[in-house]
Amino acid sequence: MGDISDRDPNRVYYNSGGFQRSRPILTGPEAKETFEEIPVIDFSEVTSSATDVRQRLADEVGHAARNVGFFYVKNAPVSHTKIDRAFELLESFFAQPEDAKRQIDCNKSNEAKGWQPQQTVGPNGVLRESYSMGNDYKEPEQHHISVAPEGSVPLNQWPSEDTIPGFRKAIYDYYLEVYPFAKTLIQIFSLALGLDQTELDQYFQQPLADITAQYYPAHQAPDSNPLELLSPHADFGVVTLLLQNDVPGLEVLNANGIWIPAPPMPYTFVVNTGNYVEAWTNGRWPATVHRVYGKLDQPRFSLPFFVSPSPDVVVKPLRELLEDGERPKYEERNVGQRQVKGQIGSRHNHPMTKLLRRVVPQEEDWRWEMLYQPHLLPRVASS
Ligand SMILES: O=C(O)CCC(=O)C(=O)O
Ligand SMILES: [Fe+2]
Repeated sequence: MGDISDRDPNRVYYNSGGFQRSRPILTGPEAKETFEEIPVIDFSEVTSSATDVRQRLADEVGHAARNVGFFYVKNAPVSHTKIDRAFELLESFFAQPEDAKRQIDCNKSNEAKGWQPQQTVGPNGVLRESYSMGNDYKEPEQHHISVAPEGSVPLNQWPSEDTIPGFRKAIYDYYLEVYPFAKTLIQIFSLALGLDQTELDQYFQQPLADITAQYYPAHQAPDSNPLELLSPHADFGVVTLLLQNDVPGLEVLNANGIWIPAPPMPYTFVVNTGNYVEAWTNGRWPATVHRVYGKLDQPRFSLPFFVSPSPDVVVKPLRELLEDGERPKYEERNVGQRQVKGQIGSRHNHPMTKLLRRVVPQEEDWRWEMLYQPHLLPRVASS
């Protein structure tokens, strides 16, 4: 696609599934039928035992997933107090001096969990920071899902209780509520696709899941222009459940190349499906492109929860969803390997990137387990 300066102003450019792509901006008679707002779906009855009630909800979700790829979920079964507390503690975490945050720099975690220092994003060199935690079966809070094999190293990193008291508890209280809700949502997806409610569960025995909270500092200059704070991309997982503080910025790309705002609504999730769902459905449920854009006069915090299948799952168009004679348009992808490639490809200076590239030179040989079980890595004589 070349340099940014080569870009055609009549197109929008973005990253989807690790590939750079672009789409024309269509206006007037050229414009296609597409969405102009993000639908809001009420999930009050998601736990109803009545099949027809759940199917109706699933049909609404399916409609949004096919036509938009994004929808709001209101009245989700996730505690408002826990949401508030998670935001409060994240805010305290990011407010610390840089030295304190460096204690849990993501370079110290083989899976880049912890604090990601301010980084350059997009063409404008804007600053953003993040805190990430996710699967780590060495942590007792996750032992109800699985227990890490002997010889595993920790992946998550936490600020000490003395610096941010209650941080780990607040983040886990939230994680352990949003996690089962995400699994329920995946059952709703199953129904929406015309499958049995539990059909997709087999792919989520030990799903890859993480919270990667973002902090976008306010811009200092009052006369500054709106900026691209997170570059246009589609999420590569199965589903993302995002909460935002009260500062807008998220925008979703429609088929005409027009950015549609997805402003914050209190305690309401912005949910979107990712590249794995696009592949499973052979393109029927697109992974919709989005970005964070604007002029921030207040700091913005977002709290996305990302879910992918278990690392040993191979994603390809599901046979049950293909019409007779329909050809699969997506190649097979091993989830764990894709996860490692994503990490290694985006963090050139991370110690794990350097180690893996040195001892396992062929990308096809990279395995998810190598990140937390160092004994699986081949020993290479040091030169
Ligand atoms: O910060 C946001 O609102 C969006 C975050 C996002 O799209 C992502 O992390 O993939
Ligand atoms: Fe995203």
